[in-house]
Amino acid sequence: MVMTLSYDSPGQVNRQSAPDSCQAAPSCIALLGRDCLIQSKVSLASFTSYRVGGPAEWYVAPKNLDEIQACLQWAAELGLSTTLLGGGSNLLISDQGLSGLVIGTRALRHIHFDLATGRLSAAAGESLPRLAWKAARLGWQGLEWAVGIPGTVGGAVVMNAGAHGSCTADILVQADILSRFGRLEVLTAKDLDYRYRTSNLQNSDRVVLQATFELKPGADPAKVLADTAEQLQKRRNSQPYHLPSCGSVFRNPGSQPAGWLIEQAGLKGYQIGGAQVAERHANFILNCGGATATDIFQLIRHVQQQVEQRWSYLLEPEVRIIGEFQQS
Ligand SMILES: Cc1cc2nc3c(=O)[nH]c(=O)nc-3n(C[C@H](O)[C@H](O)[C@H](O)COP(=O)(O)OP(=O)(O)OC[C@H]3O[C@@H](n4cnc5c(N)ncnc54)[C@H](O)[C@@H]3O)c2cc1C
Ligand SMILES: NC(=O)C1=CN([C@@H]2O[C@H](COP(=O)(O)OP(=O)(O)OC[C@H]3O[C@@H](n4cnc5c(N)ncnc54)[C@H](OP(=O)(O)O)[C@@H]3O)[C@@H](O)[C@H]2O)C=CC1
Ligand SMILES: C=C(O[C@H]1[C@H](O)[C@@H](CO)O[C@H](OP(=O)(O)OP(=O)(O)OC[C@H]2O[C@@H](n3ccc(=O)[nH]c3=O)[C@H](O)[C@@H]2O)[C@@H]1NC(C)=O)C(=O)O
Repeated sequence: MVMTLSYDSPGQVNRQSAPDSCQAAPSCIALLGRDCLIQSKVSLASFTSYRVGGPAEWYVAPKNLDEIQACLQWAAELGLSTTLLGGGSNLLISDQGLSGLVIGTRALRHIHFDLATGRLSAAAGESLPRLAWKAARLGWQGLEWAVGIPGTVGGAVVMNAGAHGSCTADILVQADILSRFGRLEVLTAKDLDYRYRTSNLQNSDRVVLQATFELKPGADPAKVLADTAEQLQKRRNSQPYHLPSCGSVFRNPGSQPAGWLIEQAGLKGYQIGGAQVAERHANFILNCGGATATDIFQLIRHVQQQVEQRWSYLLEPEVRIIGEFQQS
């Protein structure tokens, strides 16, 4: 069924039958006056770095604040849950897919370098590595570490993405946030309660719209580009980049790195279905071809059990596991 919804005045929803207004999918919703389609049963596998996951009940990729607000209002009207999807590079989505509305952020784009303040503002959907290369080309220092992290600005703000001793919290000046009920807020790093790979945005309904980072302009671009390339090389030397993954599966405990604990438990190369503990780095689980989300989930649980048995420590997943999974 095809329907056009109008959200021109807050709180008021006009439904109109509009059989000709939407040709793009067998079942979709067009938000009236907006070039924005909410589609049903959209496969999410190609939107995640693991290349697994079932369909979204509803999926939309809004391009601006107005469209996001209309989508949130639509979901709230229907009592649907919402899930934010950035680059999908730290998500394990169930093979059964996700109910409710999945909001992909990749169409939220803009980048602004302010030479006077040394501040860089970027929309949530911008690619973090692309931003790092852009900054390097301009001779701005401070994002070199971000180059191999294949997510979005929004995902980095939520996850406190980091590498090589630096992280998002170190450079974030402010994040522009939209609450589930449509209130706009400007929050600082302090407000987000940042710690290692976490923020209080995780498990919340808030949407990151844009982030502003403080960098250091004025360096020789050739040097910043060389430093950036070196960071990428370092990473490629120790991490497996040749097959789909989510990066590190587990957060490092305070004692020993997760990769060391997993390797010492004898798990390198251990495989369930198409999912394998990487030989190059034991804290990476790879989709070696044809893995399902269930294979990856079961391997995560197996690694946790084996490490706990050997080291009396329950590894905590960094990857966000969403949707329904059967505990074995
Ligand atoms: C090869 C590889 C290497 C990696 N290396 C690193 C690394 O060195 N360091 C590191 O920290 N991480 C690393 N990662 C993990 C991942 O890239 C980061 O966590 C990244 O910041 C996730 O961003 P994303 O846009 O893909 O977020 P997603 O995976 O799409 O989402 C992550 C979480 O953020 C939420 N979210 C996303 N966007 C928004 C938004 N706009 N508003 C509100 N919530 C939102 C999602 O709902 C979800 O809960 C790696 C991953 C891979 C595949
Ligand atoms: N194992 C896995 O599951 C996955 C691994 N990856 C890896 O993660 C890393 C990040 O991937 P991705 O997010 O796709 O981004 P990439 O790093 O591949 O590229 C993002 C953008 O950065 C710019 N760029 C890239 N290389 C250079 C360079 N040498 N000099 C100047 N600019 C450059 C380009 O921007 P512009 O077009 O504006 O010039 C490019 O479009 C990559 O190393 C990729 O291989 C990615 C996805 C999944
Ligand atoms: C990839 C991610 O982030 C990465 C980030 O890229 C790198 C570089 O800064 O440092 C962290 O990895 P890491 O702690 O595993 O770093 P590495 O330098 O590869 O390994 C740490 C130590 O563990 C040992 N190690 C690692 C892998 C392994 O199979 N066996 C092993 O013994 C290494 O020898 C090294 O002494 C982040 N991971 C976490 C969970 O904090 C991510 O979060 O997704």
